[in-house]
Amino acid sequence: MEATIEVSGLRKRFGATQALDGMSFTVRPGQVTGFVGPNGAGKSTTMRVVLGLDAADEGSALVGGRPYRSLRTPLRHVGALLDAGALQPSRTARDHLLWLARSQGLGAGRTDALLERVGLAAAAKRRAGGFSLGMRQRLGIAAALLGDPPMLMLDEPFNGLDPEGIVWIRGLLRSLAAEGRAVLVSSHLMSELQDTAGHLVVAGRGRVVADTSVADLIEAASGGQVTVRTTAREPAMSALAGAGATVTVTGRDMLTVAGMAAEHVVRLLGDRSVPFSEVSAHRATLEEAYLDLTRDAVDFRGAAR
Ligand SMILES: Nc1ncnc2c1ncn2[C@@H]1O[C@H](COP(=O)(O)OP(=O)(O)OP(=O)(O)O)[C@@H](O)[C@H]1O
Repeated sequence: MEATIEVSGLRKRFGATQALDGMSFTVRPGQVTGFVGPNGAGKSTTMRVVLGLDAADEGSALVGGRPYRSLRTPLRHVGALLDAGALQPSRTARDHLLWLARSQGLGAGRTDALLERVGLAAAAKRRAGGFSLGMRQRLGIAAALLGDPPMLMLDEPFNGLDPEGIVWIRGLLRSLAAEGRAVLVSSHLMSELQDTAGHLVVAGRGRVVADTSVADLIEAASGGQVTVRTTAREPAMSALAGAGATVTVTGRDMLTVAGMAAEHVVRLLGDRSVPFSEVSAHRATLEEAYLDLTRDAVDFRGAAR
């Protein structure tokens, strides 16, 4: 069974709200796929449909080529974290995992190693009811890993984590993908996925707005612009414009150049003996690239002031 999660043409309406409007994408093994989009874009609903918790009006959702509900031991195939609050508060962290393992016919052998992996070994005997949100997220991730599944779906796993926790989960997600798993992670904060996701599915209004590698997205949003810092503004402008570039003055000693690669700018200025102290290609951040894409797909935007 290939470890892919495939969502195809999902439509789902809640009363007057079209929550999913043709959502289609594939999550492939061996990389972290970020599932991003503004509030209400349909990310959680998609995950719930994949797990058979909500029924779609149309379309299909397959895990490893099969509907989730047809799996006899689902936790061995797909690990999911949807709602970290879904815990029996009087159970200890360890008992929670043991109970889950037993109810799913899984061995108890991995429990302690998993508590260790998610940084909860010292809290194993504490009741989950007293856990902070960040600790609940960690326990939820341990539960998702209980069946050593080749596919993982985590809804907003960064919620409630402190900066150290965010760095930790990024590393965990990368290592789970490096082990060959398909990892789908939703977030509405793009910065959380920087240096983590290799691929992005961007949702807006119930459908996919972009399905792209992170490298391609950043490349496209960077717009091929080059910044030049020079005390010889006029000679630089005439050399660059003469060679076909579009040049804009952006500061006392700064130019922005479009239509010419940074290497070419360096060579040209060098050949003409025009002094410069900096030539750098503008690289968009993931956040900038994302905002570019979703500008038209935001349902809930703060009122302009
Ligand atoms: N059970 C439900 N009943 C009614 N409306 C719902 C229900 N679940 C989701 N919706 C609506 O469907 C739309 C999609 O919601 P969903 O939670 O899937 O979005 P999301 O992308 O996960 O958003 P967020 O980033 O805020 O979690 C929203 O308009 C939401 O209000």
